[in-house]
Amino acid sequence: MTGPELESAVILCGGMGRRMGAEKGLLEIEGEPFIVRISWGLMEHFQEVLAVFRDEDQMGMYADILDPSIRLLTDEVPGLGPLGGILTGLENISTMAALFVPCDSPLITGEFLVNMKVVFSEMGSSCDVIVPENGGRLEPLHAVYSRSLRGDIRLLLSRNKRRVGELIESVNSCPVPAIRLDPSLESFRNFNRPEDLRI
Ligand SMILES: Nc1nc2c(ncn2[C@@H]2O[C@H](COP(=O)(O)OP(=O)(O)OP(=O)(O)O)[C@@H](O)[C@H]2O)c(=O)[nH]1
Ligand SMILES: [Mg+2]
Repeated sequence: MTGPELESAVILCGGMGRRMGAEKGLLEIEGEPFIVRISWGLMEHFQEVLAVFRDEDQMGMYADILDPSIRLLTDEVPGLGPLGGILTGLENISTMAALFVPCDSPLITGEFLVNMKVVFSEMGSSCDVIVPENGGRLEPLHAVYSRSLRGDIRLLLSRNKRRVGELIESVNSCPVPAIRLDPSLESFRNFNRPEDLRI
């Protein structure tokens, strides 16, 4: 790889899981909690891995199952949705950018992670966000965000604008075909409702 290296990854796990009616990161696939499965891949490919929860109570449910190398954080301002989690992640990474992934996509592949790193090395220096695009739909929770966006995010949140899409539309975002990052598209499978678990 020639350009900048992507060395930080953040798992967003502060959602309420209302539609699922369960703590989604703790749901199991092949006997392993979603978040643990996701974290193995991230630890293999990234120097630092963080996980952002909504509050201390929720964080406590995960503390014993995650590898001690993973930094556990709570939202700086809780209840703002994924954009709030992204802000907390960006405040705490030690590098210039991070890959963010949700804790309800347990099928994220190593190929996807490696390809995001390759794309970042190629175009990271000229993009605020690198976001997969699948059939015209963006995947903003499987995306790379630059630390330089903290001010933009604070401004949006202060105006009560919580859509990650609004951030992506207002900054220099670089879409990348999802199929090129993970030809199986399994990395983007998202478990939101009980019926999604029938796989
Ligand atoms: N840190 C943090 N993560 C969040 C927050 N809201 C959602 N997330 C995470 O963002 C990802 C996408 O969330 P969704 O699936 O859209 O929402 P959810 O809140 O988990 O589930 P619903 O309550 O059913 O909408 C999941 O990994 C969530 O854990 C938040 O306020 N803070
Ligand atoms: Mg979801």
